[in-house]
Amino acid sequence: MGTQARPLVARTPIIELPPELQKTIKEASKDFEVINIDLDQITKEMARRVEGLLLYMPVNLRINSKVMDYFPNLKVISNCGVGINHIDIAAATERGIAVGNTPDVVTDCTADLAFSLLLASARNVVEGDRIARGPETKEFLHLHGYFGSKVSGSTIGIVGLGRIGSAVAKRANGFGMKVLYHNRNRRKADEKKLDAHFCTTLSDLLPQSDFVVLCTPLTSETRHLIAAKELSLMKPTATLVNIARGGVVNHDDLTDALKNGVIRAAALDVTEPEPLPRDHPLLKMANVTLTPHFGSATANTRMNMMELVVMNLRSGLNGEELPFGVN
Ligand SMILES: O=CC(=O)O
Repeated sequence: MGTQARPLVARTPIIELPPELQKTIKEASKDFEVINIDLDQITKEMARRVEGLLLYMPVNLRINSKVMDYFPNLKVISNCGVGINHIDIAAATERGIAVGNTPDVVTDCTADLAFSLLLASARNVVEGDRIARGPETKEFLHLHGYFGSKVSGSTIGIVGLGRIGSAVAKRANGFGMKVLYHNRNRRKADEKKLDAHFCTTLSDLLPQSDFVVLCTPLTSETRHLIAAKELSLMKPTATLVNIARGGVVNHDDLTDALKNGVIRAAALDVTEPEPLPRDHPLLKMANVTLTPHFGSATANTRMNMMELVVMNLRSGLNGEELPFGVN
């Protein structure tokens, strides 16, 4: 196949891909050509040539019907990530555009990060690091205010027992934690495997949990699932961990709850908005532990994700069913 005949895939947003991932894309480039584009800048003429969209970590990108209509020959949208709340799936389906994501390969790393955040928050790891480097080590370390929250043997409440939620439960088993979960549908088979107890309602799970870990996708049903009322149901000693999507939590209510001691702490890989404005009150709070939405950010996982992205692109460009399709 000559160079001219290769379908064009537009990659967005424009950030430098890590070298390992560039290699995967390069290897695929015998099948298609990848160009970097800025959605606000791309000309109509160039957009007409684009048959695939590759979304790499699209933090604030919204792929709605207007964007899709700008690409009249679009066949496939391949998302590097499992969450697809930024893509209007119904609009894509209406237009015959296949959408693919990267499930499974992100599961372990994201669950690992959930536990990193949980432990770091519970045991004041970030603050401890600061103290250990500073002049006040001896005086501060044994003050009551720096006592952490015991993880082993405590109760974890997992909201959303999908792939990642189940992987979090597995890790919790290793810490001897009592595992509660709330999910739209009861997962009886998983309950046995994970020694997990079903809570019919969120209101049942929240007051019992020392750590509440959000693992649910962001949908119209889960937007602001955790707001003032839910936070008030949690123990004042409890910690909220969010590795799902920022939109699952009402951040004004969370800020108030943390300020007023309604809950002990929050550990967030995702926020709303993302990133938080530099003057956001959450950034100034000692009982907030933050990471910059990087649940899947290990070299191995990102390479595995890019392989799936390329598989989805190849199939979509050929008009075949995507191996990891969502519509
Ligand atoms: O946020 C990460 C993902 O959706 O995989």
